[in-house]
Amino acid sequence: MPAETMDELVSLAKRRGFIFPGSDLYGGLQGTYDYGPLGVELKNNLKAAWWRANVYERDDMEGLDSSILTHRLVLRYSGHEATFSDPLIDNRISKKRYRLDHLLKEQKPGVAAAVAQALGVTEAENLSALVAAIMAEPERAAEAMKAAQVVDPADGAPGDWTPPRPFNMMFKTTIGPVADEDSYGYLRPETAQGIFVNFKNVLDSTARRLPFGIAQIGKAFRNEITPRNFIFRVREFEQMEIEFFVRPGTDEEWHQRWLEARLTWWEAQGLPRQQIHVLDVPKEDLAHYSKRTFDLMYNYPTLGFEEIEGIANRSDYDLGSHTKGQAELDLQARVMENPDSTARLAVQDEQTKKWFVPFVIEPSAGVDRGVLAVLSQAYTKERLESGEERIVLKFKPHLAPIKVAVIPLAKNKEEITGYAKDLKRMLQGLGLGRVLYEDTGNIGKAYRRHDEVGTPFCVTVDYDTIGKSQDGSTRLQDTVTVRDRDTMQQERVAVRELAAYLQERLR
Ligand SMILES: Nc1ncnc2c1ncn2[C@@H]1O[C@H](COP(=O)(O)OP(=O)(O)OP(=O)(O)O)[C@@H](O)[C@H]1O
Repeated sequence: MPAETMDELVSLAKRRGFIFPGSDLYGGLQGTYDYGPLGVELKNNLKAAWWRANVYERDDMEGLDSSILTHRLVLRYSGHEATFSDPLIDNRISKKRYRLDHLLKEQKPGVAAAVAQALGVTEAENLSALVAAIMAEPERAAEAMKAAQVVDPADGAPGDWTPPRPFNMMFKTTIGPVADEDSYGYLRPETAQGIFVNFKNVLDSTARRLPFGIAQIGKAFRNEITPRNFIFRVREFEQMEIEFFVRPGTDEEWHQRWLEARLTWWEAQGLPRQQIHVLDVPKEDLAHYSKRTFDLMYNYPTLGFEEIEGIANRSDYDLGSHTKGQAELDLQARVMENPDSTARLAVQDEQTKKWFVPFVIEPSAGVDRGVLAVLSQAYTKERLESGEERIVLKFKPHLAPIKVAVIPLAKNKEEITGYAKDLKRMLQGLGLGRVLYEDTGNIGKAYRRHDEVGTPFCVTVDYDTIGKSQDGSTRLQDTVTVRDRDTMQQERVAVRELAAYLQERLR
């Protein structure tokens, strides 16, 4: 059974070194988190699994790592300068700021409906329609919100609300030694734009033909108005994005194929299908570039079903926005006129010789939301026969931060510790991932600790291993005890068979 509350996860994550609040020593920096010794392994393993499945195991993909600092024109023509904003509202009394839709969601039943009624919105339960109506008449809406007694979640008292306004979420920064009007750029708010502006570079350097995709994993930055829910909504996060380029007309079929592929992949990371709802995003909620979007909503503890990945059919909007010669390309999407681009982002039809702009299918997943989901799904509380409670993280083996712990039964006996250290080195050389030499505390405590961090196997080196069994025999020489995390069963395995034994089970 997965974790029941977010608090359980936050506490385990900190206690065992998965995730710490960012800049903790100085009181924390809101919306940032640091991945500790085990968190970095888990996150790297998740990213490696994604890269393996989406780049190495397919024949129609290439990888990319584009820069985080981004030219302002990239984010102007992508539409981010004009539209990448959330509605922000202030309470004059408490001086607290909120994202308008989050604020409305947190009100008691009937409150949002009263605001809707005052503004003439008929579908009161349609939050996006209500937000759109509020943003269209911010002054009147502020009055309506005061009249409806919209409360401040911080203190539960009715607020004195300012007219809401759009707040651009991009981090702007100066680039170079002179901080003048023209020397600014942005930290990218998504990795996708780096892919679009490299479309021609990749095409020319790899001789790819449609359909093909470009995959990228990397940091993205968004100045979220209210970062919250642990690593679910943060200001600095990582994305795993694919931009898959297809011929117009085949886009709907590819969209479905990617939906299936992505659900299958999440399942292979340990998230059962029934824990993920596919939301076919209603037309009125679609982003301006989207023809259709499926949101994969994972059932997070405390939060319920929330987005872990979006899979959008972005039409020819992106390449169409960044291409030169837009007028000759018969674009289907509505784009901003672009006199600055220096390259034609189009392909030529082999038969008709006509140039056209590919459509894009974009599966865009959050690494941090993925880590949170995998952690939550793996979290298991068990009652043992002894009555004791055991917490165990039942990660899929390929995701486990530590694959094997090698434990010497006696830590002051050179023969045993030396044997265990050699064994650790041998196992580390197999390329399974992290293998840990562990000689802290007694064996029972070591097992418990490794259960709690999800180590699939503990290997114990004892007197039998070094040929000094109590009964005087050397029958068990060069064998070790292997303990399985999930079953807690222990098995005696010959050291010469250990590599194959573990490789088979950790695959
Ligand atoms: N602030 C954030 N913190 C952590 N992950 C994020 C954040 N914003 C987006 N992501 C991740 O990036 C993915 C793709 O980004 P996208 O722009 O589609 O998100 P979004 O629709 O803006 O998310 P939301 O509606 O939750 O703000 C999301 O599915 C999510 O996994």
